[in-house]
Amino acid sequence: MTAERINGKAFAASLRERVGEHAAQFEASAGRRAGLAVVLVGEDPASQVYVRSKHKATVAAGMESFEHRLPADTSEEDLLALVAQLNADEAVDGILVQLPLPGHLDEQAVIASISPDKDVDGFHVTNAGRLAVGQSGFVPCTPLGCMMLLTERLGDLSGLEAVVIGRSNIVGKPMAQLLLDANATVTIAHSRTKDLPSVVRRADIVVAAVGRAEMVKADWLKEGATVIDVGINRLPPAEGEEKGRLVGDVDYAGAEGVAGAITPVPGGVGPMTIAVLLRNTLVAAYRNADLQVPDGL
Ligand SMILES: Nc1nc(=O)c2c([nH]1)NC[C@@H]1CN(c3ccc(C(=O)N[C@@H](CCC(=O)O)C(=O)O)cc3)C=[N+]21
Repeated sequence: MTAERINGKAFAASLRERVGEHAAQFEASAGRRAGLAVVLVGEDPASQVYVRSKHKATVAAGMESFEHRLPADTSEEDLLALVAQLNADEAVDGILVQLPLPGHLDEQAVIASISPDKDVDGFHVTNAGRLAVGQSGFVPCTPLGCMMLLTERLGDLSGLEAVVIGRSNIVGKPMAQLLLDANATVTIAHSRTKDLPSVVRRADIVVAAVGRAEMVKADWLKEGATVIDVGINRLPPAEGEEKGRLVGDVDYAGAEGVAGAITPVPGGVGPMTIAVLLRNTLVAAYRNADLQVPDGL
């Protein structure tokens, strides 16, 4: 059996298009465009690439993009002052501070300073708490994007066995909560889990978010499982390559022979993250303007 390839890139493109249509309606009703502010501290090349693609996608969806690039030695005081200014700016609906921050800056303190109503990453404790107790807030983009791919493929997830590998605050934990809300039976596995292969083998749904290249092997999977690969790892360059290949946390070539469906890397979950960021920003804009968030957004 060859697994169906879940085309996250195409799904993300259609989500961005839908967001774009709603963004135009928002502009017509509110008399202004929805706005996203992205703050990048330092010159990390990977972060620069991400910030660039967020900017392009934001503009393409008919929203305002405010980019703030600060030097690597920016003080926490200056960064907090910028966030305070963005919190107060009515043209800014969403604020994203690109992570990781340089080591001298306290990420938790910076996230805590973002207004929860502009926290389109869903990283603020207030939004984590809202998700935990089932109140509406902002859900982190990557797990929400994974849920969209899962429900599109599987429909109702009730009673399915889901195993999330990884317990981070930005992917593993919120992913588990979303699956639980969708009535799946959820296991969170991690580096101390005993006999991880046999835990994964019972899963109808596997979400791999550990950050270890090709760790999940074909013989860990139940026949027909749906596999969502959140990992983005760059392998060391092979002979004749300038840069190493990008691979996920799942051994795709092997898993393809066992899984029912699987997301590729690149072209799977990654593009969904940015599309959901735009979606969350537009939801923030509707709420901040006291307008009804449209159905289906
Ligand atoms: N405050 C904050 N929010 C984030 O959401 C956030 C962040 N910080 N820091 C870094 C991570 C990473 N991230 C990705 C977004 C898109 C792709 C993506 O589109 N990847 C493509 C291309 C990959 C490539 O070619 O490099 C793909 O998988 O097909 C990947 C990773 C958002 N992050």
